[in-house]
Formats: sequence, C-alpha cells, structure tokens
Amino acid sequence: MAAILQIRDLKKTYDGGFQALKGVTLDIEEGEILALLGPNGAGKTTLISTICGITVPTSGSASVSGHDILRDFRQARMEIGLVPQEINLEPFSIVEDNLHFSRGLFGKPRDPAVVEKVLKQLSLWDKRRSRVHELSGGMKRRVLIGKALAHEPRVLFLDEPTAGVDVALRKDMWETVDQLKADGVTIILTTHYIEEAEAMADRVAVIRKGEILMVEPKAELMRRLGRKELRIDLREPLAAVPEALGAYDLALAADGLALTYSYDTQAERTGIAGLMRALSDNGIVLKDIQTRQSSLEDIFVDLVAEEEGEDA
Ligand SMILES: Nc1ncnc2c1ncn2[C@@H]1O[C@H](COP(=O)(O)OP(=O)(O)OP(=O)(O)O)[C@@H](O)[C@H]1O
Repeated sequence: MAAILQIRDLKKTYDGGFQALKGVTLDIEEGEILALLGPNGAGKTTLISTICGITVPTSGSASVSGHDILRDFRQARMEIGLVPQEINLEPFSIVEDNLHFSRGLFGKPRDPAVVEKVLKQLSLWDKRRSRVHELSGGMKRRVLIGKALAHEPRVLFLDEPTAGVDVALRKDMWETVDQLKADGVTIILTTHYIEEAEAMADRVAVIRKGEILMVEPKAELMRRLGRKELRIDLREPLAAVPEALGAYDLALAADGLALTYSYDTQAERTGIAGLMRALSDNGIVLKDIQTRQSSLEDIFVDLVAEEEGEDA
C-alpha cells in the first residue's frame, strides 16, 4: 500500500538564504505514529508548515493520500489536521462550537455526529457546552486536537504537543494520542523530548539542521537501547585495537587508555568472558572495568554529536 504521506527531497531556503530543509525524504504509513525528534531549530516546524501549505518549498515534493501539496493543495490540506504549538482558543467560546467552526472553515457541511464522535474520542463530550476558560490545561489542548480533527482528516500533525507543560499534562496527552492511534489516526508529532518519542511513537525520525539523520522503528531503537557498554581502562596505552581482537566490537579511546566494548544484553552470550581471555592472551593489562547501559538519549546525542563533528 502506498504511504499516506510521501515526502521527496523537500528543500526550503528562506528569504535571506537560510536553508532550513536540505532534501527531506520520508514515507509515513497509514495508522502509524511517527515522532520527529530534533533539537531547536532543526527544521521540524518548517517541515510541517511546508506540508500544510503555510510555507512554500523551494524544491522537492510531498503528497498526502496521493494529493500533491502544491498542485492539489486544497485536497491535500483537507486530509491534514494541524495542532499548533500555542493554545489559540477564544476563552469565552463554547467547546463544541470550536469544532463546528473549524469544520466549516474547510467547507464541510455541519455534522453533529462527527463532532460528537471526536469529542467522545477526546473525552470532552461532558464538556461540550463548557466555555474554554473553564477547562483545565489538558482539556484545552484536547480542544485544539478536536478542532484539528473536526473536518475528518486522515493525518494529524501535533507540533510539540507538550512543550512547556507539566508532567501530569504530558501523560494526559500521551493517553490521548494512544486513544487516537487505537482509532486509526495517523499522527506525526514533533518533539525534542526523547521520552515523549519513546512513549508514543511507532517510528522515530531524527532531524538535525534540515536533514533526516535516521528513521527507525521504535522497537529497533529499544533493541539498541538494550545494548550495554563495557568500559575497560588499561594500564598501558594502545596505539590501535590489536588485530587478534578484531572479532569484538571494540572502540579505542583517543588517548589509547580505554577500550569500549558494546554488546547486546538480549543476546544469549555477551562475549565478555572470551574478550577477557583474549585481552589477557594478548598481554593487555586491565586497570578497571565499568558497565553502562546506553539510552535513547545517548543514541540521539551521539547521532547529533557525530554530525557536529563532521561539520567541524
Ligand atoms: N521565516 C523564517 N525566515 C528565516 N529563517 C527561518 C524562518 N523560520 C524558521 N527559520 C529558521 O529555520 C530553522 C529551522 O526552524 P524551525 O522552526 O523549523 O525549527 P524547529 O526544529 O521547529 O525548532 P523548534 O524546536 O525550536 O521549534 C531555524 O534556524 C530558524 O531560525
């Protein structure tokens, strides 16, 4: 089945010459939740704005349900719900009126059944006649999602859904997203919180300086998360990893005084015993040994740092 959102070599250079997107290619499958993870200024908002027709790409293409975002803008936009970062609701408006109004903006006929379904999906049905200012912060954010879903889009963009909110609200949002996923909504969310990507996403795309560095199923990342590192401090520095140790995944510190061995905690054999024997057989004397578990955060930081290094 063709991906519901197809992005091909999308580039964006702002007036003034800043290149915010440097050729992004990405496919999003129907029903999945993709987290677009990246540091500030990585290009997340630019990517979303371009797909939603708020920003015009410099080159490349994208389509939603087969509708090109430029040639077939209205149809493409119809398929998209966009939840902005900021709460931009009229405080005295009635909750359900917000949804009816948003639906109307897309030229869709009034449909109380759709609004009811969306409000129930978001656990806001009891609050349908409340005024926005009477709602808690979490409910207001759910009203924003309701507005974005009122015209029955197939893809929902959540731009930093929990930026600057407290832990309880964040959990509330995670539950809401879970519920939407169970209902088959395709979601792309941007975040710079790694734990958020971990909690909600099926796949994680890491973006930095306008480029996608990596797209992987979360399960794959979790497998990597299961990797552990054994740091072996050496008494004497090594100039290089000895050839006899080539079978092990070893990295030598720049000063030659430490070896780092990465191994999979889920593997049947870690290989540590063999490595210890091999070190001893090669006359390498150990000073200290420590283990540490790598986290998604490490993977992310490493990826970004690696790229920084390449730029230098
Ligand atoms: N209208 C604009 N004109 C010029 N440069 C812009 C414009 N909008 C964004 N930029 C620049 O493009 C880069 C990417 O910005 P963008 O908002 O897409 O990043 P982001 O990943 O969403 O960051 P954040 O997490 O801070 O929202 C930034 O360096 C930003 O300064």
